[in-house]
Amino acid sequence: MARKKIALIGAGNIGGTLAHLIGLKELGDVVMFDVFPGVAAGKALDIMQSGPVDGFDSAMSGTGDYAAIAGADVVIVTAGFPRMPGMTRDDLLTKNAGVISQVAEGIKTYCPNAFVICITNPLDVMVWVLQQKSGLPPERVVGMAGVLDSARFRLFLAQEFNVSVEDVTAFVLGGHGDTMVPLTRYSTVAGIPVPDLVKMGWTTQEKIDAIVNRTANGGGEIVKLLEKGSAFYAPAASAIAMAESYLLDKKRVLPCAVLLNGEYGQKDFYVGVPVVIGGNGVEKIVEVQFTPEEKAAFDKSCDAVKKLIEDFKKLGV
Ligand SMILES: NC(=O)c1ccc[n+]([C@@H]2O[C@H](COP(=O)([O-])OP(=O)(O)OC[C@H]3O[C@@H](n4cnc5c(N)ncnc54)[C@H](O)[C@@H]3O)[C@@H](O)[C@H]2O)c1
Ligand SMILES: O=C(O)C[C@H](O)C(=O)O
Repeated sequence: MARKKIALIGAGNIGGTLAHLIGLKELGDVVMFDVFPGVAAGKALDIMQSGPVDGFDSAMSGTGDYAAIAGADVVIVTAGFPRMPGMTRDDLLTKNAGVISQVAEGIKTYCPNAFVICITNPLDVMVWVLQQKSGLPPERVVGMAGVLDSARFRLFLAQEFNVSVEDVTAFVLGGHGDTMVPLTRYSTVAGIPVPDLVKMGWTTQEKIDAIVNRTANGGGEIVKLLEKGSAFYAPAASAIAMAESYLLDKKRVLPCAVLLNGEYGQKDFYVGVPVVIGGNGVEKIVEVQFTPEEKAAFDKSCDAVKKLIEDFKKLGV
């Protein structure tokens, strides 16, 4: 059986890390596309040369020609610009909207049967633009953000409780911006919900509130430290978890940005909710029960995404 073909649109910090992880995990062969084809080709060759050391045979190439992504099984999109200190993700809308429109055209022409994961910010609007302009079915176009935000939440909780990250589950829902919704009630240590752990005296509500706040600002914390660019190791690992669930039909339950069609009382835009990802793409949207406060926070986050879609429409891209 031929190896799977994975196209990476954007060969920057996340693109390069994705290619390396795909090799190490032997998920398939990689084609990297970038407006700087030399960078894409150079990274592809460099990573392929680590294959003999690490024991993987993935073929890797870099290109500036969309025709090279023809027939890809999975496409992961990171093309565009990252934010710099002092910027919000929403400030990237104008520049990245044009980039994503070009990418949508490339995917539509050369690999309309692919499973597509968008990472480019502002995430919820960019993945919506990608789906609308490529015309691919919504169950095969998803946005990566919730897995990353939830991983940050899990890490901070594991550090607070001094337990393994493996025993911490967490969900961050809503849009990937300042209004994201870390759901404490649905976050657990070995199945014990965080509010119960507070009642048991293992931590305090103040400490949990501080963790929730740090999670919601997790991207900005890294942007400030790096000074030029944004996080890339954890974002790449998060997208790989989604790609793996599709390629291996694992049916993992992951928070992803998907097109809502009445679920959660919302429709016609992308936002982060728990979904099952398997060989058919998004196989189920999981509707968790919200308290009135959680519902208000989720709706506020949806309103922020919808407003940015209106801003996008005014651009006329
Ligand atoms: N969704 C998330 O959770 C999340 C997490 C981290 C970063 N991001 C976003 O991902 C994007 C990429 O981040 P990065 O750190 O890899 O940035 P980067 O600058 O390192 O890489 C981006 C790459 O895109 C390329 N590019 C620009 N215009 C292009 C075009 N029209 N066609 C093809 N390639 C093009 C650039 O040449 C560059 O190599 C940013 O928008 C960033 O904000 C999102
Ligand atoms: O913060 C950013 O700009 C990048 C990304 O969205 C993140 O959360 O790390």
